[in-house]
Amino acid sequence: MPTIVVAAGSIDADGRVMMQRRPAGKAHAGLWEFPGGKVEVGEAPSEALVRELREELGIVVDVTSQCSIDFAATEHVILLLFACRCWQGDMIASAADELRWAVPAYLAELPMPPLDVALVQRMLDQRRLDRFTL
Ligand SMILES: Nc1nc2c([nH]c(=O)n2[C@H]2C[C@H](O)[C@@H](COP(=O)(O)OP(=O)(O)OP(=O)(O)O)O2)c(=O)[nH]1
Repeated sequence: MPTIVVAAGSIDADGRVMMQRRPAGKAHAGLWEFPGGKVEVGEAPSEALVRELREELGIVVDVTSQCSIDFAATEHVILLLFACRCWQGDMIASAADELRWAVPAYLAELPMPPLDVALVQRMLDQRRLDRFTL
């Protein structure tokens, strides 16, 4: 059964998206991803995202402020991407090597895991970035 992973495209007032770099020792080390992680047994995906963003970035988000925008999957992982525009607190990396605000048009230039490449490519192809920048 595939692992369900939730991830957030957090968007700031300038329409930039928060990306984090996976640390050494983890799968996809050195690649840039949307902050998030695995959904635990008994959790709703949105609840898992609230927990992961608190653990990984130290921010507090409201379940109702998240909007599911896309997904990508392999036989091992189903990655659910949410847009997140409202949070409380300053983002501090605790699971990542580095955090970076990325302008959407340049997201595709960051080295990413294959599922993220697919998500970002589709956002660009289908002009889904409107959802990020609106
Ligand atoms: N968070 C996140 N994970 C992603 C993305 N793209 C992608 O392929 N993944 C994969 C990498 C991992 O195989 C899996 C998430 O695992 P993880 O190690 O970050 O999960 P976790 O935070 O729950 O950490 P752990 O308890 O397993 O250490 O999903 C993405 O954009 N964000």
